[in-house]
Amino acid sequence: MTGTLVLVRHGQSDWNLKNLFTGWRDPDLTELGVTEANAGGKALADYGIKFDIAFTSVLTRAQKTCNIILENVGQTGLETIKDEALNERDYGDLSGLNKDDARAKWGEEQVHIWRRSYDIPPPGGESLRDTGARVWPYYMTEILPRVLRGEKVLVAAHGNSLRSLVMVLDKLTKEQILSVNLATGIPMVYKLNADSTVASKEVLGDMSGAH
Ligand SMILES: O=C(O)[C@H](O)COP(=O)(O)O
Repeated sequence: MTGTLVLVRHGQSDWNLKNLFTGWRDPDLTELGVTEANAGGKALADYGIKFDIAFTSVLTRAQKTCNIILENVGQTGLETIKDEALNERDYGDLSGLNKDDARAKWGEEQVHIWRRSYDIPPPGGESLRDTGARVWPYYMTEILPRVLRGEKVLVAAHGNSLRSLVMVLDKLTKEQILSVNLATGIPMVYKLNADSTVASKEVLGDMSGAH
């Protein structure tokens, strides 16, 4: 039996609340975001997990979510590795724009393609494939070996950096990933087989409201 991999998207950020494309910009969590991170942490405490290590991005919203989760599981100060490989997809020229204004300007369908497609990047930014091209090597070299030797690993990151992982872990096609949205603050608990495929996946919360 190998270890456990827990993936969690940060709680609501100030720019999520304002409906702005965020990417590598660095807004803080909102009050609701803090509440969501606490709820995710409580769900993990109830699940009974104790982590060996945590990973997060270099962005405030993910780091704060990570810290809040660790507080809830009674592991404040656990070794935490921060790396920009886990950052949100770079939204390029869309960063800072309002998502509804973008729909009005470029049309609903184009904006959906930029937000959810696998290989069509937003102008000046990263597609999901581009994001995966930095997330996956980092996962393979830094995270997966720990899980395979039995460690319990927390990864607190972002909607699209985690979608690029979920796509491969869940064996989703380019078409299937289009409709996958990750809710803020909801932990996904993966147990892996020794060949690094997924033995089980448990979602500790309700993903259905994600958009
Ligand atoms: O960067 C952002 O704007 C969000 O964190 C994720 O955006 P998305 O829901 O458009 O992928």
